[in-house]
Amino acid sequence: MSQTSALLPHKSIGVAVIWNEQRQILIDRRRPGGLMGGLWEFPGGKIEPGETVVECIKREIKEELGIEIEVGDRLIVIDYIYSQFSITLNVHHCQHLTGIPQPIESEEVRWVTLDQLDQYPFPAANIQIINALRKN
Ligand SMILES: Nc1nc2c([nH]c(=O)n2[C@H]2C[C@H](O)[C@@H](COP(=O)(O)OP(=O)(O)OP(=O)(O)O)O2)c(=O)[nH]1
Ligand SMILES: [Mg+2]
Repeated sequence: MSQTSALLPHKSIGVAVIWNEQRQILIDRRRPGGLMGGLWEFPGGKIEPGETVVECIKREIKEELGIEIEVGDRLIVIDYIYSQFSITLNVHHCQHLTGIPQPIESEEVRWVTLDQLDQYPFPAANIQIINALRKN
């Protein structure tokens, strides 16, 4: 056996699929550099100690985008092993409430339709999120 996930650091992440009233979804482009630099993602970040997934998502979205959302139903939980770490993505549907999204911690943010998601390069784990969205 070469390397197992038990040897890798693990990150637990809260991830938001934020919908607006035009049924568009908010995505952001990660800053350059590192394993996933320049790829698009659904906004979110690491769950802090003592925090629930819902609390994490609300906090991260305020910090990263400067907007208020309502966190709704869970879409999917994904466990994925990258070469340098493993992650659990806890993905929830969210509704945009107020504020214009700003790229506070990213390169760029964009509202896109479900059909347009194919035009954007995402990290490998995100294929499962996009498939789940298409099934709903
Ligand atoms: N927010 C978000 N993260 C994703 C997605 N897909 C995916 O593999 N990830 C990964 C990228 C990061 O490793 C991690 C997100 O956590 P983060 O944004 O706080 O991580 P980071 O790159 O700042 O990591 P770090 O250096 O602080 O450890 O999850 C996604 O759709 N959205
Ligand atoms: Mg983040």
